[in-house]
Amino acid sequence: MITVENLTKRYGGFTAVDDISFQVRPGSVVGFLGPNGAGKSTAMRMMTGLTPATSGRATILGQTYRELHNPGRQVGVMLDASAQHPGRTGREILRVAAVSVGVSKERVEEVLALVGLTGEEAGRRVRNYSLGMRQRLGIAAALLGEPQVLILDEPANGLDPQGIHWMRGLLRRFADGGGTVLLSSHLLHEVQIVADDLVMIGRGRIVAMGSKDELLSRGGTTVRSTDDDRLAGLLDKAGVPVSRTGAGLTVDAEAEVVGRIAAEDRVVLLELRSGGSEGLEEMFLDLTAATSREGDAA
Ligand SMILES: Nc1ncnc2c1ncn2[C@@H]1O[C@H](COP(=O)(O)OP(=O)(O)OP(=O)(O)O)[C@@H](O)[C@H]1O
Repeated sequence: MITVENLTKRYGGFTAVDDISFQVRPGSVVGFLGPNGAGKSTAMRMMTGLTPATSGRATILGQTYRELHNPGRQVGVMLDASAQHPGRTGREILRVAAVSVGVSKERVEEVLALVGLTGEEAGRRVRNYSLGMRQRLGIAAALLGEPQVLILDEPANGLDPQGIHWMRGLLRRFADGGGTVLLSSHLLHEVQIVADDLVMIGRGRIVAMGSKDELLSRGGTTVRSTDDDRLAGLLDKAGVPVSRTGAGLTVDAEAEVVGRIAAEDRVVLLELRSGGSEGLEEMFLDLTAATSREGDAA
């Protein structure tokens, strides 16, 4: 698992990462979300020993990255997919990495198949790779040593919708097999489907974190019925805060409470759902507005 404790990075008088703490449990995917410049990459660089922390620390499987015996076999890292040697072929890059990690050439072919790079593509020089192909190669390199932990910075960057779908499946299977995944993104939608937990960061600080379901339920319950006026009256009478939205009602109570109240008075529901992505999206924008660049201008 990954444990981050009071991790802080200052560049001169500027604090890029400000006292962040969170954990990623085995078997789970954590989405590390924040607008551009929030400090995600800096935090991940500290976790993987590439940048020294000003204070605090991060451990992976109980040790700091630098203390790990064979990091390549324990943690798969992809921080900058465009950093691969442009003059080498994808296969060459993986073969060199295989030697340093201590895995066979056969494993190289296995991970190439796993990330969907064909034999022909693996033989092309990386300078001729599309961004999506570079991402796939980066993920292949991260998976090479069959690690238990994955730390991926913006892995969906440059992937087409099918590629994003594929990556979600890959990360889900990895976590379901007991693996630990931390992935960053500046796009809520990209991580919302696959993540179990979310850590939201703005200007170096954690602004919200928790299980996705818990964060989603903060958005209340959305309900639509054949008679919203009557339902609103019933909810109001029951002391449940309710407000009208464009397409139905937003209720500050769990979906089950709303469903029961409707059922008691035989109101026919057309839709009943917790928060919904709009709720989380709004919360993400709200939480980061004060800490984003656009927030500066406001
Ligand atoms: N070496 C450095 N020296 C000075 N400032 C830095 C350095 N590295 C990062 N920063 C600053 O720290 C802040 C956080 O940057 P970081 O790259 O971690 O953000 P991010 O959340 O990954 O953003 P993005 O989504 O745009 O990649 C930025 O303001 C950045 O300019």
